[in-house]
Amino acid sequence: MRILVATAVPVERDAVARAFEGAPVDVVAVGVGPARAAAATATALAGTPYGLVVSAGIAGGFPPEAPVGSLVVADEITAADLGAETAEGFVPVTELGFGTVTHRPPEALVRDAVAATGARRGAVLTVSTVTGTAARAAALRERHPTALAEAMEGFGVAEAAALHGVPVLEVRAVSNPVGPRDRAAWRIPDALAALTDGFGKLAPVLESWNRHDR
Ligand SMILES: O=C(O)c1cccc(C(=O)CC[C@H]2O[C@@H](n3cnc4c(=O)[nH]cnc43)[C@H](O)[C@@H]2O)c1
Repeated sequence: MRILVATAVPVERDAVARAFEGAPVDVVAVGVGPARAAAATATALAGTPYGLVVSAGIAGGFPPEAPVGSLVVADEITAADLGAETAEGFVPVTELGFGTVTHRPPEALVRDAVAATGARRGAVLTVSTVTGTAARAAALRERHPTALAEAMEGFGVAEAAALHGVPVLEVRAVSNPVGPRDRAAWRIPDALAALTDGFGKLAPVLESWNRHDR
């Protein structure tokens, strides 16, 4: 089974690829944001018969559950800002009668990935705007109590995978806390190291995973 791992940028791609030398895995930088990630992932899936797609990279972590340097495996990939703002608050597109806001990776794969890596397990939110205030972080956690992290590509990758009938997983290493904007608090090298370490442990699980194990 061939596996596609979609990261946003080349440094993430290289951090993941280090864990997969010689394996039937293509690690591709698909760009930043859900739309670009969906388009590039769909293009990759159109050309090759993949059995699994993994969205991977750095992310913001919701403190205290997902501290900087920790690894998160998504049991739910949710578009957190796909909807409408109303006087009563945010309404997801599904409640407006359209589309999808959540994709769920195969349960057995999530369980095995968590067991192999020691990652935290929870929802990973996809946002088009990086959270920069405590109020926004609190609002996201109120709407998504199981959320551990936010990033910008997972839902786009998952939408492309769903269109092609391919299962999806999302794995994120935390580079910064979700909350008030503080660029000095980013720990990108630590997160990239956690990504390489995590994928080193995950590689045998992914390579032996069979989609019928769902
Ligand atoms: O300018 C800022 O304050 C800022 C804070 C955090 C992240 C960014 C990015 O532009 C990174 C985008 C890139 O990295 C992923 N990422 C990493 N941390 C976060 C986050 O807290 N919220 C959302 N995305 C994050 C994301 O998947 C993108 O690929 C800027």
